[in-house]
Amino acid sequence: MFRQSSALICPFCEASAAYRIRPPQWQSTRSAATLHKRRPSRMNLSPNVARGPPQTEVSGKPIRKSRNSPFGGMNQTEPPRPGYGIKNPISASEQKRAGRFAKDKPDKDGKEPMKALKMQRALASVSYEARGRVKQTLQDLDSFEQFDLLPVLKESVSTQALGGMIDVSPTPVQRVAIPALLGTEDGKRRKRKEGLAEGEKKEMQQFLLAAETGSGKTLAYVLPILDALKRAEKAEAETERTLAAQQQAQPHTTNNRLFDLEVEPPPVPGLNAGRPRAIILLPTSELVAQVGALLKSLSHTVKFKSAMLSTAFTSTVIRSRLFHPGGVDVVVSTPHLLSSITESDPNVLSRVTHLVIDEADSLLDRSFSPITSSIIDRATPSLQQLILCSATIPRSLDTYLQKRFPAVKRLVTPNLHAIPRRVQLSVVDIDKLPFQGNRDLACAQTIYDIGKEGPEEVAAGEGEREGGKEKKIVVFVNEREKASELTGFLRGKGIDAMALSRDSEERGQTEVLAEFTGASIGATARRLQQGRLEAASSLQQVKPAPMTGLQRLLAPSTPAPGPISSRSLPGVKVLVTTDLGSRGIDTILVRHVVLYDVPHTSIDFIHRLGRVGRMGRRGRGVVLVGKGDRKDVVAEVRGGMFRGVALI
Ligand SMILES: Nc1ncnc2c1ncn2[C@@H]1O[C@H](COP(=O)(O)OP(=O)(O)OP(=O)(O)O)[C@@H](O)[C@H]1O
Repeated sequence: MFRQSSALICPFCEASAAYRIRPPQWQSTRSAATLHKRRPSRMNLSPNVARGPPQTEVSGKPIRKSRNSPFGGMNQTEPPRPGYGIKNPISASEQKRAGRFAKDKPDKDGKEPMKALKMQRALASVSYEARGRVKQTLQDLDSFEQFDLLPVLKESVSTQALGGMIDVSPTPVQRVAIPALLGTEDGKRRKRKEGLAEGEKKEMQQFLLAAETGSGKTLAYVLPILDALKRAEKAEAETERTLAAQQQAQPHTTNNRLFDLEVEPPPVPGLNAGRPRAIILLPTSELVAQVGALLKSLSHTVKFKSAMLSTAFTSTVIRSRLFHPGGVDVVVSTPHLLSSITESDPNVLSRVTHLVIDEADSLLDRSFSPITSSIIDRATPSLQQLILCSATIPRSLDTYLQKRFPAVKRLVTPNLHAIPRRVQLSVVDIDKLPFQGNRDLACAQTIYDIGKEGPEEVAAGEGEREGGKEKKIVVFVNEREKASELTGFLRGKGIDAMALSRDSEERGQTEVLAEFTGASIGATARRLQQGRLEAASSLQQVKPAPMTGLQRLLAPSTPAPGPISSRSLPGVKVLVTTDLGSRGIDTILVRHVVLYDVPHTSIDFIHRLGRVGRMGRRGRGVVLVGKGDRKDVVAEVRGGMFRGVALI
C-alpha cells in the first residue's frame, strides 16, 4: 500500500527519512510544504533509516547529528551493543552464580542476552509458551458485548468510564481478566454455591492480574466486581421479597410459630453504613483519587455508592463518607489509612466479598506487606474474591505468592514485562561535552532539546481533551531530596518545573498531577476542591495566623522552587518526581520521560517508562548516564525494547 519516493524528502527540516514513505495519494496531491506542516510524528519508523543521513549540497559530507542528545541514538536498525563499551562491573563469582539461571542461548556474537539484568534477578519469568497460549485464546474476543456483564455495565464502559470514546474494544488484559473474574471462561456463568455443608469452608478465589503498564487493568477488575455486587444486590432483594411473600401467605397461629424457622428481619436503614462489600487498596492518595474518579463516573449509571478515603481528606470527611447513613458499596483507600480505621472499628471488614490489592508489587513488598497482609487476613472470612493486580511480577512477589497463595490463578497477558516498541529510549552521556559530568545541566539541555523540537503530534480530538499542545515531560530521580533541588535548578534555567515527592504538600500533589493526567484534570481538581470545601465546612476551620519570621525558617522544607528565570522555554511543563509518580498514575498527556538517574532495577524501568506509551500512544524516554552508572543494564534494556521482548 505504501510506496517509496525520493522526491518527498522535506526541504524544510533535516529529518528526512520519515517522509520518504507516503501513501500514493499524498504524493500526487500535496506539495512538500504541506507535507511538512501536516507530517506525522518523526517517530514513524522508516525502513530506510539504515541508509544514513542525506549529503549536504555544499560540502558533500553527511550531516552528522550529535549522538549525545535525546535523539542521538534513535531509529537504529540494530540493537544497541551490550556492555556499552565498559568493563563488566560484576565479579566473576557473581557471573558464575547467575549462570545457573541463564537459560537463554548466547546471541550470534557469543554474548549472553540480558546478562546484566539476570544478575539483578528482579523479575519472575513467564514462559513464551504460556504467553503464546494466552494470545490464542484472546483472538476471538473483540467486543465488550461478548462478556457476560450486566447490560448497564456494558453501556457505561464507553459513556462513563472512557469519557464518550466510541468503538471501544477490550484490551488484552480485559479480555483475559473479565471472563475469569466473572467465572465465564467456558462461555457459561458458573453458579456459586449458596448453602454450605457443616464444617465445609467457603472457597475464596484468588487471582493475580498482571499486564503491561497503561493497558487498562483498572477497568479489568472494576467491571466484574460491580457486576458481582449488582447481581448480589438483586439476589438479596429477591430473597427478601420471597420471604416476605411466604410470611404473608402462611396463616400464623401462636402455636405453630414455635416451630418456624427464624427469618432475618429486613435491613434497617443505616445498617450497611461503614460495611462496604468491595475494597480497593492502592499505595498513594493520588491513585486513590484516580480510581475513585473512575468509580464515581460509573456510579451515575450503574447506581452504587463509593467512598474515596485518603490522607488528602480530613478525618471528618473520611468518617462521613464511610459511615454515610445510605451505606457504602465500594471503598477505595490506602492500606495504612484503612488499617487504622479497622483497628478502631473492625466491623468495616465484616461484609467484604471482593478485595483488590492494586499495584501489588508495591503493596506486597517488604515495607507494605505486613499491613496489607493483615488486612487480607481480617477480610478473609467473608471474602469471595481476592484480586492482586500489578504491572510487574517481581521475584519477591512470586515467592510470596507461592508461599502464601499457592492456588492463585495467574491471569497474565502476552506482553507482560515488555516495554512496547512504540516507546523509544535514547541515552545521553553526561560525561561527554558539553556537560562534563554535570547531570543537572544535561537534564536541562535534554528538556530544551525536547521543547525546541516541533509541536507534539496529538490525535484528533485529543487536543482539547488533553490540555492542548503543551509538552509535558516527567523527570524521574532516585532520591526524593533531589526532586526539589533539581526543580529549583530547572526553574533557574527558565523551565516551568514542578516537584512531586513525599516532601511536597499532600494537598497540592493531586493538583500538580492533574496537569499531566489530562482526562482527569477537571474531575481530580473538582474532587480535591470538594474535599477541601467539605473539610472546611465540617470543621469550620479558621484561617491560620500568618507565620512569624522564625516559624517560617523552622517550617518543613517543602519545595521552594523559586522564580522561573527569564530564559524561558514556552509550551513545556516539567514534573520532577521520584518513584511516587511512577506507579499507576495515568499520565496520558505525557510523551517524554527523562530518567535523570539510571533506575535501580528493570522493575523501575518498566514503571517509569510506562508513564508514556499508554494505551497505544507513542513515547520517548531519555536516560542520563554517567561514570558510576550501570551502562550495561541500560544497553540491555534498550536492546530488549528494540527486540520487543520481556525484560528479566
Ligand atoms: N478498552 C479500552 N479502550 C481504550 N482505552 C482504555 C480501555 N480501557 C482503559 N482505557 C484507558 O487506558 C488508560 C490506562 O488505564 P489504567 O490506568 O487502568 O492502566 P493500568 O494498566 O492500570 O496502568 P498502570 O500499570 O500504569 O497502573 C486510562 O486512560 C483508561 O481510561
